[in-house]
Amino acid sequence: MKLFSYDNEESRKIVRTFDEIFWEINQGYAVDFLPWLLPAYQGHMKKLAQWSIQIRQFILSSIIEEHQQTINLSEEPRDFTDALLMHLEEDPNMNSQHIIFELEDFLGGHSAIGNLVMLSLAAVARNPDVAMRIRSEVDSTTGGTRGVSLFDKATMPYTEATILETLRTASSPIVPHVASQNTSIAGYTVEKGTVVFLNNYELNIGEQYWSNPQLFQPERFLSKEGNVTKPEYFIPFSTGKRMCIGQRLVQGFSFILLASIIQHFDVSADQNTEIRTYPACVAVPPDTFPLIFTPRSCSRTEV
Ligand code: HEM
Repeated sequence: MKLFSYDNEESRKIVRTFDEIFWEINQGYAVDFLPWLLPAYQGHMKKLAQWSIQIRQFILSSIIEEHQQTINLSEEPRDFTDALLMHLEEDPNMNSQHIIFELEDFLGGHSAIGNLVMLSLAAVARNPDVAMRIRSEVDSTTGGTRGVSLFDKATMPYTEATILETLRTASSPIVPHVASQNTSIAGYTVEKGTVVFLNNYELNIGEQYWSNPQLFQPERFLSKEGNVTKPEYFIPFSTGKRMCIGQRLVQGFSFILLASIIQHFDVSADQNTEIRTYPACVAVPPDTFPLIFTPRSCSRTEV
């Protein structure tokens, strides 16, 4: 994948646009569940469509066209975009739109991950004891001599549990589906065309599922032996055929990011700043609460 410098105005604008979209689509508008309300949401839809056009133009001109000019089809792909372009040559069912959508999903994924990490840092700033436990795991795993890797997950269950607890408290998006045929669920008739969805909000905060659901307690995802454990009704990435394709990416990246930040910084907020997060929303606004990152004040042995 091509790397863009932080100074590249165009790529910064696209990152911002993704954040705008992620915030917007996580607002849970009535039209998401009642499609016949669409005429009342023309402005909203137009805004989303314009953002998508900007993103697709950027992907086409700054990534795909550049790859097309330099790709060597007889060699190994250099990156994901090359692999997609090669697949396009081989598969008559694919067209260039598919490549744009694929890259759009994966680039857009950064926004989901960034938002989730921001929410986990908000939780850490509010709960310094959580930060201390993560740091203690990082230090004992790395010996203070190297960065964190995905292989460290096995010995850092509390850090992984913190990500899961962030997902639970933020609550994941409720994505509506439409029944494609007449069927029944648990004895209830569901006619073709009915809008159906999993109520992830209830599954994540219902008192019948969790003790003290309003509290941020990563240890609820740890077994007595200290291993990560998830109840079967915890499905932040949904379930079935259409479950999130990004879930492994999300869990891997957010683990590395959170652990690495805590390894190197104390995370806090200014006393006069409200760390504002929104119930049942895995997104933060594009301009959100500031956090303070102070390089670690004490050495590993002092923690
Ligand atoms: C905070 C992080 C994320 C959460 C909580 C999340 C959650 C979800 C949920 C609940 C669904 C709906 C599944 C359904 O229709 O039943 C979904 C779908 C999807 N997600 Fe994610 N997601 C996240 C990040 C990502 C990332 C990083 C990517 C891409 C790299 C991604 C790509 C997708 C795609 C493509 C679908 C549609 C799958 C389909 O319809 O077949 N997601 N996600």
